[in-house]
Amino acid sequence: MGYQIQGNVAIVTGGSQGFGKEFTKLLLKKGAKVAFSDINVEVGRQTESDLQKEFGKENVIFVRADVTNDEDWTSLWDEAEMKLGAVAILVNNAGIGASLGWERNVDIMLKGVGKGTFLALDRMGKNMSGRIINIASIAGIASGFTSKIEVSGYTMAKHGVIGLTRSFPRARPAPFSKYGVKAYALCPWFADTQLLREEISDLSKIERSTKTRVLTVEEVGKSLLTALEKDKDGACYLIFPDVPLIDFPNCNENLFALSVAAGWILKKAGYEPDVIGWPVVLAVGALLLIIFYYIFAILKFMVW
Ligand SMILES: NC(=O)C1=CN([C@@H]2O[C@H](COP(=O)(O)OP(=O)(O)OC[C@H]3O[C@@H](n4cnc5c(N)ncnc54)[C@H](O)[C@@H]3O)[C@@H](O)[C@H]2O)C=CC1
Ligand SMILES: CCCCC/C=C\C=C\C(=O)C/C=C\C/C=C\CCCC(=O)O
Repeated sequence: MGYQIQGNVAIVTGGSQGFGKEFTKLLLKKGAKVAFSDINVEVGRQTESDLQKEFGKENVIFVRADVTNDEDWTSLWDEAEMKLGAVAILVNNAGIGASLGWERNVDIMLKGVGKGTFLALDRMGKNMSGRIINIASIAGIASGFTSKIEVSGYTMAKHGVIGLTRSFPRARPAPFSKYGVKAYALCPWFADTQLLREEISDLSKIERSTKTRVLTVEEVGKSLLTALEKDKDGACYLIFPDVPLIDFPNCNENLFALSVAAGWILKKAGYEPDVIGWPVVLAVGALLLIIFYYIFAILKFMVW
């Protein structure tokens, strides 16, 4: 059934341009009212004027707010509630390039997301309904692509956002029962926005070196609607060119279980190395698959 967009109020951070502008537009098209925020006031005001012409002044507003600032968060939320109504959707999107230093990356893209999320739990919780969509990145799931430690702040922040998002379904008391709030994350591959162009001016270099095209903002925008349609708490969707959205598994739980099983089997077999490496874990995984296959085949034979 999906989460209802029509008639709801949304906040989109970093909405002056790029993904945030596209998310704002799509939410408006689907009948939501949107308060988008940014620190770039000039571009923000221009986007506000364009969107108000298309969707009406009563449906979309721009608020200057820095996601690293608690007072800005409170006044953004207050203004959205006062002018548009109770907020039910928060898109934590604001971000900067990896080259701007690890502390700024963590302040804006991890602490900023944390500030928004905990304020949302407080405010949306009072209405017992809400959705938080965190814009992470492929760099939130995998790390060390660039082999440059200087840019790892981006990866640190995005990994943290995935950790926060995945904490939702299991948090006790369950956010859904206590607050009526779910969270999911989008993890796009490189996309053609100003953020990326400021990092790497010639995007064809990325396309050549990765043999993969960069995404368009429209492709990333569409995935927000899909995520709201699926409405799966804690889901982290990998967005990669020319494949469907991938609901990326939580490596921790699957690989954790397999690694422990490998250690247990080795111990039972009387072999206890100091550390188990991946070849051993994979070999045990394959062995378990073969065992399950034969158990299943025998059961099938016995039943029929
Ligand atoms: N472009 C790409 O290749 C990818 C981007 N992302 C993520 O998508 C999100 C949006 O980025 P893009 O649209 O690409 O970039 P963008 O540069 O077009 O838009 C980001 C917006 O965030 C705003 N912003 C920066 N610091 C802020 C702050 N402290 N408070 C409020 N607003 C602030 C900027 O002024 C800008 O308008 C970011 O979180 C980014 O990490 C994720 C994967 C790929
Ligand atoms: C070459 C870096 C690959 C990072 C993962 C792929 C795409 C992510 C794109 C973005 O999120 C936005 C653009 C720039 C991020 C740049 C570098 C991230 C550093 C990652 C690392 O080396 O660990």
